[in-house]
Amino acid sequence: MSKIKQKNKLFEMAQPNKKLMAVAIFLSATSAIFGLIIPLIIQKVIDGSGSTPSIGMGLIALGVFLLEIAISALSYYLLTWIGLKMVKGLRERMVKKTTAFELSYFQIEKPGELVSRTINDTNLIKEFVGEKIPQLISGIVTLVFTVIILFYMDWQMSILIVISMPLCTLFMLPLGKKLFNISKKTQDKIAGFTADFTQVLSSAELVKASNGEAEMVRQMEDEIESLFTYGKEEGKVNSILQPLMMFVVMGLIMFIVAYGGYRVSQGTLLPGKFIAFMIYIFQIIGPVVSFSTIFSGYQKVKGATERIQELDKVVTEDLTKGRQVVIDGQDIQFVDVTFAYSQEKTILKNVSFIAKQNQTVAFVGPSGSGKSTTFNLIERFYRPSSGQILVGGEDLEEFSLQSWREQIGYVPQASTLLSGTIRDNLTFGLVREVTDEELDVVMSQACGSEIIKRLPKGYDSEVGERGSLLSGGERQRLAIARAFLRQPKLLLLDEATASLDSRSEKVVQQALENLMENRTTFVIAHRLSTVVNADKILFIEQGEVTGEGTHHELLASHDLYKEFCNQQLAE
Ligand SMILES: Nc1ncnc2c1ncn2[C@@H]1O[C@H](COP(=O)(O)OP(=O)(O)OP(=O)(O)O)[C@@H](O)[C@H]1O
Repeated sequence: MSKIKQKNKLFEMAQPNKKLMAVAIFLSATSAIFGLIIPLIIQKVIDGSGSTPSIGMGLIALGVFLLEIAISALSYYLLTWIGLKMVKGLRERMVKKTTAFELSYFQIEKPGELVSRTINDTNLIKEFVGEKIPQLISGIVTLVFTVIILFYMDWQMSILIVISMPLCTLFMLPLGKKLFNISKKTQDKIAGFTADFTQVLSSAELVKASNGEAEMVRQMEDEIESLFTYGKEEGKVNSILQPLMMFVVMGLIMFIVAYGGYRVSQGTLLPGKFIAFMIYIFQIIGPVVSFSTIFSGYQKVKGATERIQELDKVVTEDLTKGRQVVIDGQDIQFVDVTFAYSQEKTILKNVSFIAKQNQTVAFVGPSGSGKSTTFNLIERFYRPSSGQILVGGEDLEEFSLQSWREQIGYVPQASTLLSGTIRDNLTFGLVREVTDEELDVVMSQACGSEIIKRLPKGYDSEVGERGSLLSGGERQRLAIARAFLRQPKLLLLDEATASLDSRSEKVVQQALENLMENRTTFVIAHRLSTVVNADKILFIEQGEVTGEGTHHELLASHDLYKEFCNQQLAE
């Protein structure tokens, strides 16, 4: 029952074209039936009366054979097409689903696992539909019809076969089950290996800088080794399974040949019938043997379906649920916001503050105090455990994620870019057309016009993997230009600590000031100039706001803030 449910779930997820599938299965069965007619014709050719024109019968046999090949080719192509279409649907579904996962998923799981599921697991399904299903259909048809024909031809010989066939399968089943267990472990291992290898490749800089190559190679070698071990185990089982099958099958054939030969010599069986009989035996050996691989193929698909289904349990974001938000003229307010990433540790405790329209609110505090977490809550990557974030007095949860995030411009500390061109990066996520003139304007606002002038291909220059072909300051300015292009109502700035040289820093600072003009801005401040100019400063310590006010107010009242300023001055 659960097996059937599982399969239904797969078909429900992949939504194959049922009509086309029925046609393909019908063709597969038809070609199997044509295959069964050929030995009968051969029998007629051999045992027929001397007057029967054997060339004519031979031509008929050839015609039937060609027809069988044509139909079988068509059904094979159709089933492959259906399998590929299922995989396409599954992959689209998985990509849509995974991109909608809440951010927390990506912070815990390894992306390579998802890649493996999307590629390897779905491929197993394609193989099953494209190869195993046709084998199964034609196998069943061949088996059923052959047994009927054999009984019709000679019941004594048929009884021998009917008794021995299930015996063969009985031998194979336990080994098939073992094969499945190994292949399930192999699939899991492949997913883990893909995940770890992807991670190594994407942190090449860190690996090289820490002389970590040898350690990484060792880790990978361990995984490759265990894949090798599983492969060997699979090989062992197969090396027993294959000869065992051959032994059983050959024994059966020899027995039938001996018995049939005896009957022919006694004159109770015609030679043509005997040959036809033998051809039928050979024709059903294939399906009987393939049943064991279909079984293990099915088990693999079951495992793959389970893994894909696990993704359904992950919490996803609904981007469009809720009203459109209008930020213009509205205050943004935190009311008693408490938040924890996990049960063990509360990160923000009863944080309350208000940001009036176009004000700049700076967050200052020791490392790990919860400044970025506040940003995460504003971006709605996470929800407060208690308390509320209000926009114009209304709970942020009322508004659609999409409309809220459209209003936010985020400039991170160290901007990473997507691989692609500068244009791709600037316009990423925008649905409207953007002209070069518009790009010129935002690049100039971001103090970055010379970056474009310097590059021979201008906006069409490639930025390299995660922007590695550009300098830190250039990447920052592109991020600022990207924010300008969106004309956000709300700005989230994570100031860089000290990654830029003083000239670049000045330029970036100017660009940021341009961006902050006439916008409500939240900034994680590391520079004195920023806090001095902020309308309000929130000093956060261990998730609590321990000081709130202007620079001068805090300087007079908050010791740790004073220390922070002195440190900045010294720098
Ligand atoms: N995704 C996460 N899951 C679990 N814990 C997290 C996560 N992100 C941050 N934390 C923890 O939350 C606490 C606050 O981190 P947060 O990044 O908000 O601090 P911060 O004030 O921005 O620090 P910094 O100035 O060093 O960037 C830290 O103890 C950190 O370990």
